[in-house]
Amino acid sequence: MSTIIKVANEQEIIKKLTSYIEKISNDAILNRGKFFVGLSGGSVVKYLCEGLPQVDTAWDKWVLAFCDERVVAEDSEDSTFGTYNKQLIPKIGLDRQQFVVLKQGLSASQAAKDYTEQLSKAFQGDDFKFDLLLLGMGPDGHTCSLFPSHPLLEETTLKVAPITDSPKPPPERITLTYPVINNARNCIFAISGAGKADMIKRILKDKEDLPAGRVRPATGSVYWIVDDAAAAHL
Ligand SMILES: O=C(O)[C@H](O)[C@@H](O)[C@H](O)[C@H](O)COP(=O)(O)O
Repeated sequence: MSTIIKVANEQEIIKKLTSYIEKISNDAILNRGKFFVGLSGGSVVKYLCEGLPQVDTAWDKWVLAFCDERVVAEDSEDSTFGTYNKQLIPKIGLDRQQFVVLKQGLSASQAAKDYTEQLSKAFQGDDFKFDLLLLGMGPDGHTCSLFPSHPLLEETTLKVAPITDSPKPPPERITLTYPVINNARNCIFAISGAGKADMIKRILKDKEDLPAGRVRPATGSVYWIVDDAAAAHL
């Protein structure tokens, strides 16, 4: 099921996002004892670093992985985990061990294989059923590191895939693929700004086949939290 939630501006996106995360996380913890969440980079980092400290939850029950991650050193400003490690972890009671982190010193292909093994351990099995994936969308309609017309859009075997030609720098990344994304219980897009308005229209109104639009969890929900600027053409 797909739901569009329009809010006035970025601050309202953060508030709405935070309230959904609190509800979904506490429901997961109540029913299954843990909360498995996938984090994205880009603007989502800013929203979560500002919003998550407001969430009333049992932080020790959280398992945090990445919808995609750049194959760079953790202290690189391009590292998504590195940014959360600096800007979020100190603000809330999370421990580094709760994060499923890209292994350093590997090629993108090796890192994707290792990350798959790490997720198998975290999920204690190969189902990789996330409670929530927190997603952004680029102006070209990409999400995670799944870009328009890229062969990875058709990947159905690998659960975590390498990419070495990302059109959005840096070029080397690992990314969840649609079999995992569309197995999630909930996916939330948080999107703001006029720069995304055309793409939001093409995906949500014109139903064009673009990567973010392929996020359609088989039995889960997808929420599009968009501000007025991004929703201008809906
Ligand atoms: O690591 C990444 O690059 C992100 O995971 C990526 O998928 C991001 O979510 C989109 O590029 C949107 O980024 P913005 O919100 O900054 O436009």
